[in-house]
Amino acid sequence: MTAQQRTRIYLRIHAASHEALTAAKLAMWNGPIPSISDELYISLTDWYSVCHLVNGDRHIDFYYLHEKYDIYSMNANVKRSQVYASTAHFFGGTPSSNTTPDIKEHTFRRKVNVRALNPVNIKSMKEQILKNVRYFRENLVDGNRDDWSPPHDMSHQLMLPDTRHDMDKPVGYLISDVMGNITFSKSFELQKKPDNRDILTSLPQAVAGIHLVTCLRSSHSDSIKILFRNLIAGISRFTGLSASTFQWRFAQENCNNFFFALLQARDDKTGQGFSTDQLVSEAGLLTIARSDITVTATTAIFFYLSHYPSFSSVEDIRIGAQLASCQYLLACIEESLRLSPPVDSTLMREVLPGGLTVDGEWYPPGTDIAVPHYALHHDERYVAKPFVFKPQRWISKDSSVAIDVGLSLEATEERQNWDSSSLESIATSAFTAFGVGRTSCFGKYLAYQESSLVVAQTIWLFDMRTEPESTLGEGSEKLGARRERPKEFQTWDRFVSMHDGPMLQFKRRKI
Ligand code: HEM
Repeated sequence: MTAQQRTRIYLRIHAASHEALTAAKLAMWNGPIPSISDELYISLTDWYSVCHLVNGDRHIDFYYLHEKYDIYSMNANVKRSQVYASTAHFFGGTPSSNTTPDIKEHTFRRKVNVRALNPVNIKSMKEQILKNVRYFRENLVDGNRDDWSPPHDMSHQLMLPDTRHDMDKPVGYLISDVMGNITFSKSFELQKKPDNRDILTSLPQAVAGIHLVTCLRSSHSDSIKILFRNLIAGISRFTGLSASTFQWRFAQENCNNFFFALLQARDDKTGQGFSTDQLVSEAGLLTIARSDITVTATTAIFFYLSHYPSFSSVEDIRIGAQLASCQYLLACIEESLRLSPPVDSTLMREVLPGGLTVDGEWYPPGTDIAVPHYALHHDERYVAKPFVFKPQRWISKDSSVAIDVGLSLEATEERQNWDSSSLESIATSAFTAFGVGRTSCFGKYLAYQESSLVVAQTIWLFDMRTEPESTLGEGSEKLGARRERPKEFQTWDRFVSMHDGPMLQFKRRKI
């Protein structure tokens, strides 16, 4: 049975009356919840989730729970949970396509967005992307020196206490600058100047804070805002930076960027376009707020390529029949996204009127359910040796199982419905890094272009290795239970994944 034949659901019953009791227990006790089984806690209270969110290991917990339970099926009677609406509240109230739970509103926004982000538009922006990638690669090494560069901490989000505060984070700077350029024709210039670099740490921390407090939906968001004001401080930095960029952009002539494309795009059927508020919320979503996901994806590829040395030789990666169509590079991206999905735990969905039956159990309307991506991606029933980086698993002799890089959104949605019993197709059926169905990612094509350009150009020009003394980014027993695998890029579930490292050195190749 493939994953498509099962609803990808993790059940979570919201029982507010039990929260106070559990909260009191947690306040008195500082560790894994004792005596009562995990199952009972999960079914009774939000605090089980909150506890794991604080630890950032909810994705790993889902993985272990899924070893016990088997509760999947497909095309469920659900819509986005109200958790999404609470997120919009923190960003000034206007929802974006990614935060509205309203199906009609979402359908309209998605249609307009998809028109703006189509592959033809993205291809026309390739020079703007390339100029940032060139700057990135030229600054990885010091001039034409032949020896190894100083180490670069590729992502650096200060998840680990011993992480150095003064390291650069080149992938984060690059992706944010690319998104600024192609959205507004204005780079945030993080690669060149330190001024706005703090946003790369403060915004994900704020999103993590929101994610945590929105799990406690019985609490009123305004009181939560006061209680957690430090946690969500990064949002004012983000909204401030966005506001000044919008002011700048509104004062410019129209030019080739997403903002202009969004301004022009119309719903095919109704001819309706975005209002100014909608435009601002969508463009904001596309820039810094979406950059962190692509940063995780790109950093994870660097991690896996540098930790599986047989793939770190440039010759291996570039030359040979497999690479003639760059299938191997795409397979590396796919495999990194599988192992370390940038959205690693759950995207909550609410059961619609009529209820939903899962594995013989009926769940009433209003119940929140979700798919835990990390758990699904590591489930041995769909992926053999799930913790091993093995890009070849995505290269199939069967051409109908080619890697989907988001060229056509319709094709992506269709693909969710095919069925096959080949190993690759079973793994593909369980691949949910970009979500599935009507709210799946429509930035997928752009994400593939960005990540493959950065990685391909870097490994073409440089040899790369992990700094011999560094283990940053790796699993180890010191990080706690279930984080012991050295060859697994460690992520912390903060709605989007957060991470540190890897610490890489580069040396110019003699081409
Ligand atoms: C490897 C990189 C990326 C990954 C893994 C990823 C993953 C996802 C996932 C899992 C969702 C579903 C969210 C949900 O159902 O609530 C999503 C939605 C979305 N993504 Fe991405 N994303 C990536 C890059 C991007 C980029 C570069 C952009 C924009 C330029 C983007 C724009 C969006 C938007 C606007 C949505 C909302 C779609 C909708 O509501 O219809 N993503 N993404």
